[in-house]
Amino acid sequence: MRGMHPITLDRAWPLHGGAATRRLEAQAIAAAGPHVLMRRAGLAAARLALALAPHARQVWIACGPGNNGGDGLEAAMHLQHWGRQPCVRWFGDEHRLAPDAAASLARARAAGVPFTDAMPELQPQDLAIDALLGLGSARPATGDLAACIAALNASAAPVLAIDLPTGLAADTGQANGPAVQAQHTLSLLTLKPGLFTGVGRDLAGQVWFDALQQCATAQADATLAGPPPTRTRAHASHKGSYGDVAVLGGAPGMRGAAVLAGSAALHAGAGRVYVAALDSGPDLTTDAPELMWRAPAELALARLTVACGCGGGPQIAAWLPQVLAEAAQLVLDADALNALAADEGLQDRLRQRRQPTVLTPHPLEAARLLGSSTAAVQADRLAAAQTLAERFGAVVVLKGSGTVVAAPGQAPAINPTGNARLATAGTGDVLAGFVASHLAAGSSASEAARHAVYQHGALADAWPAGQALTASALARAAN
Ligand SMILES: NC(=O)C1=CN([C@@H]2O[C@H](COP(=O)(O)OP(=O)(O)OC[C@H]3O[C@@H](n4cnc5c(N)ncnc54)[C@H](O)[C@@H]3O)[C@@H](O)[C@H]2O)[C@@H](O)CC1
Ligand SMILES: [K+]
Repeated sequence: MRGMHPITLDRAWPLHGGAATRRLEAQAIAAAGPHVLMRRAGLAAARLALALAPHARQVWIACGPGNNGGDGLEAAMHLQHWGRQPCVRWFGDEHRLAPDAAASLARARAAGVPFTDAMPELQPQDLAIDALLGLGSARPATGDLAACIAALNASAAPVLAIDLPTGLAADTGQANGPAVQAQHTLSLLTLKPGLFTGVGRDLAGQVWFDALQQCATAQADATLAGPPPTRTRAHASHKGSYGDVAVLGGAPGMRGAAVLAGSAALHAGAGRVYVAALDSGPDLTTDAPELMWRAPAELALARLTVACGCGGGPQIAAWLPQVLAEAAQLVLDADALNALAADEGLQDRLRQRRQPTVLTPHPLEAARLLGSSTAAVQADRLAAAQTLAERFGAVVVLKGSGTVVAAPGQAPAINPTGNARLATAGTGDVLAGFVASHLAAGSSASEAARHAVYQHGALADAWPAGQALTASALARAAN
């Protein structure tokens, strides 16, 4: 793909981490010659700066000691040529500069770009450019560099980050120290996974991509998932064509969770939905009379797609051996995952299962399954999800900002949809219902997980601003 593009949600995008990007960079430099990529990078950044802030009186460019700073110096030179007022804060050491960055410093000086240590007074129509650190960010920023990051974050003008917001790790989407909060990020040569998961989405803002006239030949480390294909229903179909889902959960006091999963499966298109509550009380009156209530023992597990664990409480553990052995297709959520984490025998049974299975942990549930901590899971979400998928031979949906879907032997996918409005009780039950519905309709476990997660987030993204997003309304919004 040539030129610069905003990252849109209408297609999938390959993602490459730091090591793969460095390899591609070395190949590209060998083919194109020294400094060519940096010139392209700086030109792309300057063009985007003009497009984002056409009425800017000043453009403040904070340039670091490496090649990311070189990109910023190139951009400054172009903006100066085009009659703008760039102003550079530069952190480099002239005696220790890489050749490309040294060449760009010479070009910026020759163009008459002003350098100053003071930050100009920026107005909202102006622009600040973060060219402090990119792929080479190696440790938490301190001292003047940290102060510069704080100044960028406090700027009245929007911030455009070059390649990565300074401080954001390209591979993991984590920041282990001060980090730039950008409104726009121009990712160069490759798109990095860290822009789309962990704190990446919050720090990067709108992501743009310029491949610098290279085509990424390396296998992608991950994918930014695209939308599910639209399914059309054949006229000659009946409720049996879309599969039967059973929700097993709803321990005493938690029936609502099972109803939410059931309602979500129903509205997402399942042909028939059974709810088997672990609470022996009367059936819960719901606004979904289509849900069919059954006792757990009545379920014909071997021909059902089972969503297991939604509000299951400790009672769900007793059902897991049978469910793991028999369910035709299985989604394990919430209390089912906690029961699994606490019992190695159940984990063995999960490993032995041959039927399609999807686990939908949030970071704490994933940590329990891995025997680690939430912080360790969040420190590398892609690796945590992939480890779980390989360990249990199942598809894993690691929830959170930039939900990761991992499957054994495949590169993981990061979901691009969704927002903080999903952080409300019951939305996880709804997601389990969506996954079950896609499985029941015939999707593979990995497709079902990707599509359900995309759909779940897209519904939240399209939610009317003044209207409360509740889990039951989210379930009903699927179609
Ligand atoms: N080499 C090339 O031809 C190209 C490089 N590109 C740019 O180059 C970037 C990578 O360049 P580099 O490898 O030089 O890496 P960076 O420019 O991200 O930074 C590396 C430098 O920063 C220092 N550093 C790291 N963390 C620090 C901290 N916390 N405090 C103070 N100093 C710190 C390192 O010691 C090193 O000197 C990419 O992100 C991209 O922006 C692009 O222009 C594409 C072409
Ligand atoms: K940067």
